[in-house]
Amino acid sequence: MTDTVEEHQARVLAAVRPADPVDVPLLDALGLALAEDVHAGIDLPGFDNSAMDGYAVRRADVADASEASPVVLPVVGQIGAGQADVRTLEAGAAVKIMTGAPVPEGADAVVPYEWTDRGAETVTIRQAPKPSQHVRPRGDDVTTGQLLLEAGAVVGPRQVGLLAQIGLATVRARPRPRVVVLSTGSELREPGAELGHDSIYDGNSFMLAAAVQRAGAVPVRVGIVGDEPGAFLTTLRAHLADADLVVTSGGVSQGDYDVVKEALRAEGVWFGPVAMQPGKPQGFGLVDGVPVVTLPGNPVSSYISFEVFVLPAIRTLMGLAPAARPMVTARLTHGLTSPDGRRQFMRGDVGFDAQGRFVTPVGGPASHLVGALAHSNALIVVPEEVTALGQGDRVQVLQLDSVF
Ligand SMILES: Nc1nc2c(c(=O)[nH]1)N[C@H]1C(S)=C(S)[C@@H](COP(=O)(O)OP(=O)(O)OC[C@H]3O[C@@H](n4cnc5c(N)ncnc54)[C@H](O)[C@@H]3O)O[C@H]1N2
Ligand code: MOO
Repeated sequence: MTDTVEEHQARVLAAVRPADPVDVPLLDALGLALAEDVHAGIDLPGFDNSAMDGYAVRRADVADASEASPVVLPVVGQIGAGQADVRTLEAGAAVKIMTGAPVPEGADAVVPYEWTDRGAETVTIRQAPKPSQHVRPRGDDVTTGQLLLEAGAVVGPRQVGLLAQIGLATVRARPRPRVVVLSTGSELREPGAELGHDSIYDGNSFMLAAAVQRAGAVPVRVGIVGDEPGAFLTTLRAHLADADLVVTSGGVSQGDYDVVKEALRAEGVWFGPVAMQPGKPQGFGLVDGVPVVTLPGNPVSSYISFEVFVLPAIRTLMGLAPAARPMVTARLTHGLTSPDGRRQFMRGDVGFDAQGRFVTPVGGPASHLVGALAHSNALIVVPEEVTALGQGDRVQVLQLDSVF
């Protein structure tokens, strides 16, 4: 029995739910979903303040100032940022004020330096400000109690800025899940180590750990486990306690040494084919209550399976919506063929020209082509029943590096 992509996605997503909220220091919250509404605890600005370096005045005193008949006022002091000793301005006087500093009681306009002689003892004012000109009123931007960000909103740099500005050191957010990444195969070697005639470097666990991190989660790269089911289970169990999700690569097809399948079948993990290419052999189940997604070993299959099944699981754990990357439409620059009955995720390179978004197929459909994978920025999604597409056809694509 072959499952559809949606059936397997649903199997994985049914087993995960958003993690309980925690208090997160502001900068660590970048990319996280807020777990509760944020209301302003203070006004922004917090007090009437000057938008210019200049002189705070009572407007009535300078209403008639002009080049032809300037007004001269005594300067009674200076109000710097964080140094606001002059709290009240009497009639018939001016006080120097810097941008952002509190406008004193009584003053109702600021005259910028450029309209004056910049005097220290007295100031000559050659232009009259309009009422309230260059005064930024308290609460102009944000008022106390105002709903600023809703639960579920993703914290980005601009939101971090706002949260800090209202004085929050931490926010209540869904934490980053810890995702354990394990690659299986007795042929695998660590990058940097010596290669034998029959060994290859372990690209997958690095690729998957990087994808976990890019998704906003915390990767725990365990690395290589050989094709021995006992050793695999021991290693897996050693890491379950502090894992929210486990991702394995390799050992799930029809071989004589398919270690993941052998080890986890007895644990009740589901294994079977999914109607997609690459990524046909898949598996998923709970081991000691922890969701384990078992991806095929071919590197391109592993990457695409991560994108289709693991990324939505991570995003669900993080409370991020939508769970799966939205598809966009693009114009195909070259024809391609696709197997009947399987959804193909063909690698592509998306660009823009005068006619809009286009996509060029990159490399062939085979799932060992890591060189081409690294030169792609998109997946062209060819539906199960479509076996050929021509130049100029509209296709659905997943833009792999887009933020959503
Ligand atoms: N008789 C059949 N054979 C295969 C079938 C099938 O249906 N019948 N399916 C093929 C498909 S499709 C895939 S995909 C692979 C999946 O195999 P496994 O998940 O068991 O993966 P392995 O056999 O361990 O490895 C496959 C391939 O990928 C290389 N690999 C594995 N791990 C890594 C790694 N960490 N870094 C880089 N490369 C890795 C490995 O050396 C193999 O070349 O099965 C097909 N066979
Ligand atoms: O389906 Mo396998 O995952 O193509 O190479």
